Amino acid sequence: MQVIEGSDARASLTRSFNEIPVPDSVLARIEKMFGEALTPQQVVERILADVRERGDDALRDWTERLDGPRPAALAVSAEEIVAATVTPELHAAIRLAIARVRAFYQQQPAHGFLNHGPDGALGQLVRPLGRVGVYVPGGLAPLISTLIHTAVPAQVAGVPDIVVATPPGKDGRVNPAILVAARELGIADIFKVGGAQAIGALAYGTASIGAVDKIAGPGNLFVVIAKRLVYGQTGIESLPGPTETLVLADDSADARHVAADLLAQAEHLGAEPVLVSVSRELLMKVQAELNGQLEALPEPNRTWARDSVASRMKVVLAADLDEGLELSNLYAPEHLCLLTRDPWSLLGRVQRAGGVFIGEYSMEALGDYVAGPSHVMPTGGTARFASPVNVRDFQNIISVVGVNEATLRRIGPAGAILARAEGLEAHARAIESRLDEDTRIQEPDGSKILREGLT
Ligand SMILES: NC(=O)c1ccc[n+]([C@@H]2O[C@H](COP(=O)([O-])OP(=O)(O)OC[C@H]3O[C@@H](n4cnc5c(N)ncnc54)[C@H](O)[C@@H]3O)[C@@H](O)[C@H]2O)c1
Ligand SMILES: N[C@H](CO)Cc1c[nH]c[nH+]1
Ligand SMILES: [Zn+2]
Repeated sequence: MQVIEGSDARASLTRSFNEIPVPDSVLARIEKMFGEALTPQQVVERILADVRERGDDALRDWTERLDGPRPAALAVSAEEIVAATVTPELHAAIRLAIARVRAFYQQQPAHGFLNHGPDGALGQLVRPLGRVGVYVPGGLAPLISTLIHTAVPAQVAGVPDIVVATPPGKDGRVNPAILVAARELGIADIFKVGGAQAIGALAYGTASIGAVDKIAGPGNLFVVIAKRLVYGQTGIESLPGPTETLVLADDSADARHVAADLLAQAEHLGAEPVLVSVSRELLMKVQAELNGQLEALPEPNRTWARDSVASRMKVVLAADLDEGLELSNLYAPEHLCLLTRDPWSLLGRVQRAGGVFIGEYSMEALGDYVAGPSHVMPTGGTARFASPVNVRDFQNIISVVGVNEATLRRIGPAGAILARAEGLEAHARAIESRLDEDTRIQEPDGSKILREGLT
């Protein structure tokens, strides 16, 4: 384990937005599939262009090439959804997760306002989006929880039409637990298509899958690149990609817990685990724990976690917790886990992160499932400007302007002056067409009007 310190630590945790690391295995697969060394972006561009041009036929071809057998129907049938079953324990866990995520988002203030006052009325209307596409990753693990953590905030926002896209398994089917979760959520439109081809279908629309107003949900680098490329054609909530966790720990932390939390995210292939500690001794203990726990993982999880640890893990020794927090704010992790003696005392200095997990009982894996806030969080440094999935992602705001005549007389002249300063005479005249001559009169330098208008 290479321990980084001082300015090297700053350099190592500084990154450009969404520079998604590309595992070697992914590049090798691309070369094998396409017979040439394309970048993931070039692959995605090809797929999107094909979906746009050939619709469902392209979806079938890419699904056969990348995921499983060629699908006859792209939609999961109503019979399949009704017939899906899971164990009673899993069913109860799905219900608990839905209830807890729903209860959390029902607390999010997401209403508009319309203030009737001396100005007349000014305000914001808040409306749910009409049709939203939820992407549920399913390449390596069928992320049942991601369906819940993306669709529930959309439902709380009031979105009437939610469709789901998720890659089929090798048997050509969608995992039954995803279907049970969808049934519990009352979602009936589920499509067996994943990756960039799913994002293309949701953005452009095909005969089977109507275009949506916004696509939400995380995915691997192909999904993230595709979402970035279709933005504008449709909305996207943000660019949540391969997961990352920064654990900030002091000498009070239990090395077993630190290692467990790092490995929990490392088992998402392509993940970036980061450990920042103020105790060299703890770093050494975590290394031993990490090796032991890694070897004890079953396959294929061990291989995925080993790849993340070997290729992307960063271990940093900070001078003190202030420097640790500074480095964390610089890195802007998706998850920040505080395993220190007094974690609550650090919260006020956390500036950039998707989520903060405080103390030994709030492990990030709990947040992945049943804590309440959505686990769909910004990655790749995008926590500098983006937020976890939430109700606001599924609403739009409409500004309301309803001023009265007295207000127009008071502020209109300043508007006309600004319009003329911009050289936009028709704007000025549109304002003045409702003002009487007296109000329009202004001193040559406009100062009287400005005083009247802006006080
Ligand atoms: N940030 C978050 O909030 C969050 C939440 C959940 C999951 N995730 C991340 O989502 C990701 C899920 O990844 P996944 O791969 O398991 O599932 P995925 O569904 O995102 O991707 C699988 C799809 O990728 C496409 N694909 C795979 N290899 C390809 C290739 N060589 N060329 C073109 N397309 C290819 C295939 O179409 C496949 O359907 C993980 O990285 C995980 O960390 C992030
Ligand atoms: N940790 C992942 C990204 O935040 C989400 C997830 C879903 N299931 C398990 N984990
Ligand atoms: Zn996880």
